[in-house]
Amino acid sequence: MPVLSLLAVAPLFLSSYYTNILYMIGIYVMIAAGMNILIGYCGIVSIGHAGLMAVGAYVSAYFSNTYGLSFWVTGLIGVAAALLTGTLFAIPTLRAGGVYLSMVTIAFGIVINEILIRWDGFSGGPLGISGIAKPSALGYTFTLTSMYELVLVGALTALFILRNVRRSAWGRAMIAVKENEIAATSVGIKPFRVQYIAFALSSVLAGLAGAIYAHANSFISPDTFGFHMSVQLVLIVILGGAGTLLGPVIGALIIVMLPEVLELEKLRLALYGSIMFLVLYLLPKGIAGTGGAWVKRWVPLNRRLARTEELRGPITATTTLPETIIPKSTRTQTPRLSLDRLLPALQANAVTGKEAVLQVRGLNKSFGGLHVVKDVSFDVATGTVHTLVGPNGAGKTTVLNMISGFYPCDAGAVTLQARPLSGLSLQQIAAAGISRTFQHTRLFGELSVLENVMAAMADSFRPGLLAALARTGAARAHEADLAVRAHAYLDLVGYAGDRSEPATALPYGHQRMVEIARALAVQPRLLLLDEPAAGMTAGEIEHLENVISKLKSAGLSILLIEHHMDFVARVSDRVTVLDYGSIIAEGTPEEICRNPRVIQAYLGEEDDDA
Ligand SMILES: Nc1ncnc2c1ncn2[C@@H]1O[C@H](COP(=O)(O)OP(=O)(O)OP(=O)(O)O)[C@@H](O)[C@H]1O
Repeated sequence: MPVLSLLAVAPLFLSSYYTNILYMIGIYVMIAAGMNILIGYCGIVSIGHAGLMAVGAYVSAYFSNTYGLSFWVTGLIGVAAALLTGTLFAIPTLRAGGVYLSMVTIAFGIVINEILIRWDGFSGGPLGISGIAKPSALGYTFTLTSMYELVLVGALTALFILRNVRRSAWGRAMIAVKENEIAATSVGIKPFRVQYIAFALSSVLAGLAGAIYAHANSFISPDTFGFHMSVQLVLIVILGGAGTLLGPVIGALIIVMLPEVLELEKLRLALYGSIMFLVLYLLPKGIAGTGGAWVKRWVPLNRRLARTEELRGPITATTTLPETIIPKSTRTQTPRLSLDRLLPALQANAVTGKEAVLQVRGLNKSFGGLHVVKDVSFDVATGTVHTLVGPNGAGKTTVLNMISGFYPCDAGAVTLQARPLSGLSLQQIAAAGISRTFQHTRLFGELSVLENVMAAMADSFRPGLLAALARTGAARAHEADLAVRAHAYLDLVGYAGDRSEPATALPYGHQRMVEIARALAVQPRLLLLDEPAAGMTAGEIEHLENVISKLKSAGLSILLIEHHMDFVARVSDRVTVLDYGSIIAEGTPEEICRNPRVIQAYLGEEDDDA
């Protein structure tokens, strides 16, 4: 607060030269905050955002000069134009993906700049537009000082949005997609949708900054919005710390001040290049990112406060969550939740009766000339644990991938509770009631354990984007509810570790349990577990066995892939054995363990002792 008050009254004791520098820093903070959503949260590096700033500036200036409209109207038109252009920009950029993505953004910036140079009637050509009116309200016309105050409000609003996005389902989904798009899709997140939102927010903020800049400066030209400015903006985000709240402020401060202090105006680009090189080499997380990690490491209090209480085994139906494990920001007045709130959801999803929850008929799959799944058919009975076993390469994971929609079937059909799944997208299959874990865990490393589970909840986005951006009371209450439920899912799997820890730092066994909690948060009718015991210690396997039994008794149906045969024998109701892509046996675990074909498939010879 004292810093803010000082910033607000800065023009009173600073010369107009320094006020102007502060104003430029504010403009850059506004755009960089939006770009931080794109670069830091989504991992999409755009080197064309100066083009979006130009759209906001030129459209506002054009309507102001041509039609004499007030800044408050033309600014809005400029922002709308930037949003529209950002949308047109986002579609090819997101489709391109990978290394081509940044190339598309560079091309976009260059195209906009060329249009501005050549479209004289609109942009004034290379000479630009001058005489742009300053904003006025109630007979008062803004001066440089009051424009600075306007920019200060704009920059703070942009930072507020940056912070709120990170604290919302949108921010979690953006990071989830960046960290592991396949896993994000498996919990129902739509990558294009969340990445587009990041593009849209960054476009709006770039357009707004452009409009304010045009009216404060009274003059704009294509030179201002060239390639160097896009590079400058990326540098601000990376130098400050991508994905951090203070990053845009620190980055803008350094990038605007440095050429002034060093009086290196002509060598500006060389200076930026050198800074980029040094930052990427020495501080890959940027200044705020590295500082934040340092503080976390050396200030144990922070960790202690966030540390989860040790839970003594899985929660029972009457257990309530200790208040201290719910983060302060997400505490509600009644932060207690018993399992009654969770298990009925699972039970309601589980069908009762004798019919199969899942029917698999005649599945076939080939990769190139290799026919890896051949006419596979089986049923998973409701409320049972059904296990697929077979030697390495038998086709088990491929079957799971076809059921969950990751691979299209060459032939055959999958039906969930009489609903055919063919043709459904991954998100539709998740919504229909299938969730899964992966053979090699795919957690969202940058998110905390708790956030990993929160990211999977279908109603995450319920209060809407605007409510999340403004962090309204409803949005905060919803976040608190998501956190309480996420804790309960973690309790359900008996997760005893630190839930504020980033998932990337977890030991292997913990990762597997968090992945199961995340899959449960989708509220599946059928849970697919791909080798959940792989890499676990004997104690962890025993714990997993208890969790599976508990889920089964809650009414959940489970399709499991597993190699540990004693574990399979203990948890399974029915076992299907695959070998070279075909089913060679099906029955109870006892029948399977005695089956000579199975023994031969596993050991290569008939061996009764086995
Ligand atoms: N995307 C893919 N492209 C090409 N071949 C694939 C692909 N996925 C699987 N395969 C091949 O299909 C065969 C079956 O693989 P799959 O992973 O389904 O076996 P699995 O029974 O799950 O084996 P494991 O127990 O070792 O995980 C293997 O030969 C594998 O190399």
